[in-house]
Amino acid sequence: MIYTCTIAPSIDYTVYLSDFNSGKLNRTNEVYYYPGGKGINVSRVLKRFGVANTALGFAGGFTGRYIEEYLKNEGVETDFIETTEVTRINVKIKSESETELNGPGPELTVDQLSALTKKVRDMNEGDWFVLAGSLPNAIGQNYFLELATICQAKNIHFVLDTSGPMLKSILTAPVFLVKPNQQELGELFGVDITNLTDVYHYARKLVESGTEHVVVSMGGEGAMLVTKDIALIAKAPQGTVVNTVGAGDSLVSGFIASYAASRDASQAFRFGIASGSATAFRSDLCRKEDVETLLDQIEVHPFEEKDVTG
Ligand SMILES: Nc1ncnc2c1ncn2[C@@H]1O[C@H](COP(=O)(O)OP(=O)(O)O)[C@@H](O)[C@H]1O
Ligand SMILES: O=P(O)(O)OC[C@H]1O[C@](O)(COP(=O)(O)O)[C@@H](O)[C@@H]1O
Repeated sequence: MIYTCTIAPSIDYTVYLSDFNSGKLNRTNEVYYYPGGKGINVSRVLKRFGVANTALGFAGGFTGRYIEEYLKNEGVETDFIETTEVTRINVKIKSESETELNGPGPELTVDQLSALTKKVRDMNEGDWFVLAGSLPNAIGQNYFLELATICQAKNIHFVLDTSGPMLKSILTAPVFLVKPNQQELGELFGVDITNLTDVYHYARKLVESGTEHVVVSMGGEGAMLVTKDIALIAKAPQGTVVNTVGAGDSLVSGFIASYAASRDASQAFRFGIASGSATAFRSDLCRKEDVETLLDQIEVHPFEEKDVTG
């Protein structure tokens, strides 16, 4: 079974307007209320690929209920731990550029955190645990390290898609897949990454420290996959970008869905990129048929440093 976990879900209040003026009254006429948060996006896309999964995490209040109901209507199983706090609403403004306002995650009690630990302890060998989205610093890195350690002991595929200091600390544990974008990879090492040689160099460092698959996403430029045996690169397909929110999460879903079926990292990487781009080309998340249409356009090549250093 695949479990996703979103510590801080959201409703993504997504509005489109032709001209956004900060500090002025702006009226919108195209609005959407998508359930959001990275693990939830991964769950929704997996379901669209026909892959059964359960969304875990914390949700509460009217927004929490909305998210749960929305997911149930789409056929995604949920097993959220209830919070007294109202789940956040993240604002996504789509105009000439994309502006995002993400709220803070919930404050969680020791009992609520223990309830999540129990769910991870109850998972079976071979299951997947996808911890995705922001991880509040207040919870403390030891908690997430404990979850990672349980996964290691039980041979659960541990997938991590987060950013900030928490990413750094959890990466001391063995991780099956980590998907930073180029900027997040730079932040992890306190550097500004501006070229492919550096992307490869820092992804390689993560592999050397124990991560099995590192996928560095680079928005419209595509992505790079580095493992201990291979380094691959692929460009993103061409298309009209509508909404890139959830593109990274879709890449993660595509990788997992394909890898779980084929055990082939190169194939999974290609399917992941197609999934990310298929989401970027729609308002909501991608559908399987969108991904299949884009697959032919994606060429995966071995990455060699000499390709970029001359
Ligand atoms: N502008 C774009 N054009 C085409 N594909 C895109 C675009 N933006 C994102 N993607 C696809 O989605 C994947 C993840 O996007 P990225 O923006 O790097 O992730 P994140 O949302 O985590 O920052 C990319 O590797 C690419 O395949
Ligand atoms: O937990 P965070 O870092 O605040 O991110 C939450 C936001 O990320 C998203 O999951 C989108 O993530 P990506 O664009 O990176 O795929 C939104 O649905 C949500 O509003």
